[in-house]
Amino acid sequence: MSIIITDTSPTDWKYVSEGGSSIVFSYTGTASNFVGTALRLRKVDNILPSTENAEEPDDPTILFQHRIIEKLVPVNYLPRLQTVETGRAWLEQLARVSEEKRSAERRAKDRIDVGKRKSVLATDLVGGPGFAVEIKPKWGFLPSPRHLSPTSAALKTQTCRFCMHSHLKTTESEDVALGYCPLDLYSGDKDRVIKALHTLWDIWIGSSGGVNNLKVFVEGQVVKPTTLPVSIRPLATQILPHDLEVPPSLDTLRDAFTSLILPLLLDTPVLRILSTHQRQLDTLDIEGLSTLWKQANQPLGSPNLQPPVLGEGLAQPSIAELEAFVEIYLAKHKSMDHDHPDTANLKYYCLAYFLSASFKDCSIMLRLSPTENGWSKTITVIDLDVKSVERLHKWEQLDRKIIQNYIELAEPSHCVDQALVDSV
Ligand SMILES: O=P(O)(O)O[C@@H]1[C@@H](OP(=O)(O)O)[C@H](OP(=O)(O)O)[C@H](O)[C@H](OP(=O)(O)O)[C@H]1OP(=O)(O)O
Ligand SMILES: Nc1ncnc2c1ncn2[C@@H]1O[C@H](COP(=O)(O)OP(=O)(O)OP(=O)(O)O)[C@@H](O)[C@H]1O
Repeated sequence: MSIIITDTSPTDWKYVSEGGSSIVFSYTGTASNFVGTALRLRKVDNILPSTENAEEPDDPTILFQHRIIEKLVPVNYLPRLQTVETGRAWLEQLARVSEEKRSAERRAKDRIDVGKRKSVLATDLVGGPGFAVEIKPKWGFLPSPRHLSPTSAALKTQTCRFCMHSHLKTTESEDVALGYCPLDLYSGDKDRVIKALHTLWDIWIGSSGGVNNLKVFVEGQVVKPTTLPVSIRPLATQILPHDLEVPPSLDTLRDAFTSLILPLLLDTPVLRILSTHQRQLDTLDIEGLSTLWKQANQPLGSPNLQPPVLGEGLAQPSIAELEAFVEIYLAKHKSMDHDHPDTANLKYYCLAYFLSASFKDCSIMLRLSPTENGWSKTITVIDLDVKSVERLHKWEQLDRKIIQNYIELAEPSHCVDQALVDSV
């Protein structure tokens, strides 16, 4: 059952943040149905018209979370998601009052899709007292060399996908988290997690919050840092003693920030759950998947005919198909012979890779609310969205490009996958 939002005033919804496809608002009014909630709206490219769909289904994220993700991630680490009914006039007013909060780059690119009649109401993970830290951890494993070409095996078993991709992005002049290695964050090792947090912090400051691997919110507002400590005063007032006389240095702030969130990251099973699914679902690597695809699609008796590109003709999986996949994944994945994948299981491996992409691209939100004795701390996984199956070919091409670019580097990074170290 959906609830109706148009009785609330759009001015009670405050802009929080946005990604490539969604924009999020936090409720600041008093209607009891909405206190503690955030509204996640879809955006549309400025060159396209708004949606016109009389028979609009619920946002796919909702079914995807309820029927797929909740079987793979315990619900206490997921936001509550619910369909909410919106209306064009209400959304237009919200868009008008919130437009000035959006960056010029975002505004030039896209806008709220005011034609949508249904949106997502979620647990608000940033509003209220205290602060929240959002980390986009990305890929947390090194692949098995089993299905890799000799050249890429030498690289991919030494340097993680994120570090190689960051290198490619710097050559393309993109702002990236260069120096941050996800394998440190996922390691479970105190010193390495500190290293990851310090690097993310330095990049956060150095990029004025422009790199998406770390975001900080204080009482619902995003903190925009500069190299001047005063820019992060809202965070400083949360994490440092109030009677501190001298303005704290950036290093003092970084250390206080790290020591507050470190125990949460070391104690939680969430990072392990994410990296385990990423690794298991991507068991062949995109190279192995591509080889299996070619074997399965090579027209019989025509070895010279080119098979279709990876994923071509594969329909976007329905929720029922994904549900059936997850049942097999949970029951049989560990006992399957992934070293010798059967072409009969091509669809299984395509769906697995497709699902791994959601786990590689989600974020975690750490929420710290003050209590009488310290802090109450929670961790929630957000942005576990359905990907488009059409991306399979894009991921294959991107993988090649990353390797071709990285191969030219004289001193590759050495990334350590702690789960592999612990398994020997
Ligand atoms: O390809 P990647 O690893 O750069 O991931 C993309 C993300 O880039 P980043 O995390 O900045 O590296 C990218 O993030 P941004 O838009 O850069 O914030 C998206 O999350 C994209 O997924 P989608 O197109 O929104 O479904 C992501 O694309 P997919 O790979 O998940 O298709
Ligand atoms: N439940 C929530 N409560 C508070 N803030 C949230 C919530 N969900 C998302 N946000 C904020 O809104 C931002 C955009 O949301 P989200 O990541 O879901 O968008 P997206 O367009 O799917 O992102 P991406 O381009 O990374 O795929 C997040 O990065 C986070 O800062």
